[in-house]
Amino acid sequence: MQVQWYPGHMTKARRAMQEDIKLVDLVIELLDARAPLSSRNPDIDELGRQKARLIILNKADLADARANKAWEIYFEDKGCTVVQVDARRRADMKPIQAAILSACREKIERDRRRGIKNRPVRAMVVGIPNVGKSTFINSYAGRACAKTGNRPGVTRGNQWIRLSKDVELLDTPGILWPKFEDQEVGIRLAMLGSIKDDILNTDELSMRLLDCLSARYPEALKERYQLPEEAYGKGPAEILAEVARLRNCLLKGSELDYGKAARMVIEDFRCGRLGRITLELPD
Ligand SMILES: Nc1nc2c(ncn2[C@@H]2O[C@H](COP(=O)(O)OP(=O)(O)OP(=O)(O)O)[C@@H](O)[C@H]2O)c(=O)[nH]1
Repeated sequence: MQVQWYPGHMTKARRAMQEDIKLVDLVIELLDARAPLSSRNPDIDELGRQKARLIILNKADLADARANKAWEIYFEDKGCTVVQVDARRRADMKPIQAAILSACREKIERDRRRGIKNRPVRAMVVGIPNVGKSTFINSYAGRACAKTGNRPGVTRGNQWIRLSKDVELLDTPGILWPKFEDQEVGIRLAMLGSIKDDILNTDELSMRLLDCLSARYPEALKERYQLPEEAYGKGPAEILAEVARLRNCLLKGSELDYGKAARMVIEDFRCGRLGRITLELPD
């Protein structure tokens, strides 16, 4: 399966981000907890060089709790400060202030040595489309100051938001383009909904998802679709057919509507109706 991605406007986005990053002390990088490496553009290491870094494992509510812990340890071992959140929940924002100050302790210490007092930490949020940047900013800043939507590419605007006496946040998140020389990464991003649906073959995508789920989360499929035990030994095409049959996805003449079943499986995964699922684990 070929996942196509035409970066076009991304060169402009990268340039804008390069400029914005010069203005901040801290880069807050949002990753999708269901696939943290696939949803991470490693170019940020270069772009955010010499800046403090904070990793937010977002959509943690949709990801496997044990996997969230494993990823937290993985990134902490690399020297990052890490927080798991459901960005829609204000309550999940409580640890963020402390995490920001912890990630910036060297800068704060440096300011103190130079006698600079009360200069707030300046931060910006970055991440791939649809990872939850606007939702995070809204929840953290406590008001609707960044437009949110469930389609990639809706963020606009540019201002500083004073969050406390210690922290200022750029209200425009930096959009990182997804990066995948590896097709598997592209497929995971497609499953998450980080790539526009219209460039994908939904049937194939759903089968890749079913393949992964039947191997790693068979209980989730069983519970959601009441799949019979014998369905798991079969290939993803048969599982998709079984789902179509059990869910009455039918075309005229009672033929199975694979397309409808495929869209349903993908949507069920994205919305968490299949339970908490993580697509990739640390090595
Ligand atoms: N379950 C869950 N959904 C989330 C979370 N964060 C964001 N969302 C949803 O994910 C979708 C995308 O969120 P946005 O905040 O618009 O994402 P964005 O990164 O700003 O997207 P772009 O503007 O396309 O770059 C929305 O439907 C949000 O409600 C989360 O932590 N958990």
